[in-house]
Amino acid sequence: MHVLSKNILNQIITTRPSESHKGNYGRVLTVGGNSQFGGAIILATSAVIHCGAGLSTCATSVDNLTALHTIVPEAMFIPFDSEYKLIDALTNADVILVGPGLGTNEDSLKILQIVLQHAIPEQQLIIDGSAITMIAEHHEFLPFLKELHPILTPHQMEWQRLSNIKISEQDDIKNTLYQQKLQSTVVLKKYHTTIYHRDGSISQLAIGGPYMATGGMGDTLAGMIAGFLAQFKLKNYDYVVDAAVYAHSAIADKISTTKYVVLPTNIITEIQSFMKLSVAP
Ligand SMILES: NC(=O)C1=CN([C@@H]2O[C@H](COP(=O)(O)OP(=O)(O)OC[C@H]3O[C@@H](n4cnc5c(N)ncnc54)[C@H](O)[C@@H]3O)[C@@H](O)[C@H]2O)[C@@H](O)CC1
Ligand SMILES: Nc1ncnc2c1ncn2[C@@H]1O[C@H](COP(=O)(O)OP(=O)(O)O)[C@@H](O)[C@H]1O
Ligand SMILES: [Mg+2]
Repeated sequence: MHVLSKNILNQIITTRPSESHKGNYGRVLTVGGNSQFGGAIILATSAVIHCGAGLSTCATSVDNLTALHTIVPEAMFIPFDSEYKLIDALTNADVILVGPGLGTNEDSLKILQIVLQHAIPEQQLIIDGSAITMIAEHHEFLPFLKELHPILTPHQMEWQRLSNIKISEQDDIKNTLYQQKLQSTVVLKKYHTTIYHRDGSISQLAIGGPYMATGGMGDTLAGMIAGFLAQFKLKNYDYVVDAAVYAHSAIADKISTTKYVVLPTNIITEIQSFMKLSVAP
């Protein structure tokens, strides 16, 4: 097991070459946010953009359009219930994040199915929130995981639903056994989040704390992972995931020195300065 330290940041976050443009920093598609949980996908999409992804499109309920463009006008929008627009956006993405605030009804299920059917292994797929809960309830989706090798970002309850390992019994041996069956990376979110990589290695977070226990914090992390993967295109993307997870909690720790609780929006506001300070000298 490898305990993550701040060294991971300047290994991943590098100075941008002058001769580059938005096309070099990745196209991200975020899919989620029903009419009840619009905030989740807006937080995730904001995090993607503040991390520096080149082009970001949000597939969400049309109910969220005004809020999305008010908060991040940098984001493009498609209505997530337009099948052909969703398929087109999926085809054009380098990184896909599905799940924050997607919900679990029939419409949500249909959207998840389209994403899983049209994503390809060459794309990076991150599966979070409601999408994990739906996969736990619909085992017919499991073969897609084995083909696409996604990054799953469950909290302990979502991991219990998916793996059938009770929270009180979740340990590295049991978690690794099930994660290896899924052939997916698993970012198991909790106090001191643990990351199970596909090669069997384990990264352990030793920062972060209860000031982060606010709804939307995981949606923001999922967006940061997507934003990091879009632009830092290492062959071994394990390090990129580790860096995003570390940065999320390191920003929270910094804010928590002067604030009792840290809001997801506070983290998003700090991402750009934090990344600037993390570039190798
Ligand atoms: N502003 C928004 O629109 C928000 C939307 N959200 C979305 O709502 C959907 C449902 O997600 P939720 O996670 O709220 O609901 P879930 O029902 O999936 O999980 C929450 C339950 O898990 C329990 N739990 C146990 N261990 C936990 C751990 N380590 N971390 C977190 N919870 C733990 C909690 O006590 C709670 O009862 C997701 O799609 C999510 O993205 C949430 O992110 C909250 C904010
Ligand atoms: N006590 C805590 N210590 C450290 N991190 C925490 C704590 N509580 C919550 N977090 C972090 O906040 C995030 C919560 O994720 P999640 O439950 O999916 O949030 P949401 O779905 O509401 O966005 C995770 O990154 C988790 O590690
Ligand atoms: Mg969540």
